[in-house]
Amino acid sequence: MEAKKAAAELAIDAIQDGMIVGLGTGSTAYWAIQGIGARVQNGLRIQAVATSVVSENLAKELGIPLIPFADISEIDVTIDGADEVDQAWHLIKGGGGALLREKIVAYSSKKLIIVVDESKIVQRLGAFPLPVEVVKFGYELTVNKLRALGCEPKVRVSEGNPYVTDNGNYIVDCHFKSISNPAELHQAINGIPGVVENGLFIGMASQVIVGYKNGSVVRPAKKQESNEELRAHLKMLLSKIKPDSDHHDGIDLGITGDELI
Ligand SMILES: O=C(CO)[C@H](O)[C@H](O)COP(=O)(O)O
Repeated sequence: MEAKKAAAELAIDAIQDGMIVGLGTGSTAYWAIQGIGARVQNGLRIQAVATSVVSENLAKELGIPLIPFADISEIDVTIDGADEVDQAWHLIKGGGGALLREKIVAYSSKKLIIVVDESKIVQRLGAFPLPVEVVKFGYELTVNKLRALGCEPKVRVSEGNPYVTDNGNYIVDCHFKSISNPAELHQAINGIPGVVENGLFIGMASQVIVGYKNGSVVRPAKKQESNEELRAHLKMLLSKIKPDSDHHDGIDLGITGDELI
């Protein structure tokens, strides 16, 4: 607990008056929300969006003002936990089942600060089973397609029944053991019909804060990706650029996707 709290307390220093703040989910994000609540009681003026019903309820209890998504276009800073963080700051998230809302909020955040204890730092992602949110319809077929990607998939269970997310979907925990290419796997999983989103957060973290049992904290440096990793990452990003008739090249990189890949 000390480690998670210490990381969360350092992270909330990034929050300033006037900001829109994203509230993460989980036991580490809990400490960040508590800290934000204390600062709000002392006069900090912010508005927040939450990544789960649990975090939203906690924010309400603490008097943190919430703002509807319809009233914002961006979030200044989001503070959230993670289940694994690799040296390039790619993440596995979703241990608490909130990965879809967390990714939606993270994707629109100017800054995503990840707060973890030291147990979450890994050389390679995958020892923690990768959570994948799937729709209920035909989920047995979706599970088969996930298995074909080389994992042992298990539908998450809560009190004897499939666990249901805040969005009304199931979670499949995919035991890959070791993920050699997170960006490629991210693309492959999200290409399966029935998958809503997966818990790989590739290149989304702006800062990682690691807490230790004795209350000390470190901000590890981000490791440069290898060329192969970088290519896979670019390929994943390019797949998100949808060319349209008015802006034929989507984003003008000055080069084509094929040249990069
Ligand atoms: O992704 C998450 C919830 O969906 C959490 O951030 C992740 O599971 C880490 O949780 P904790 O801080 O309790 O270890």
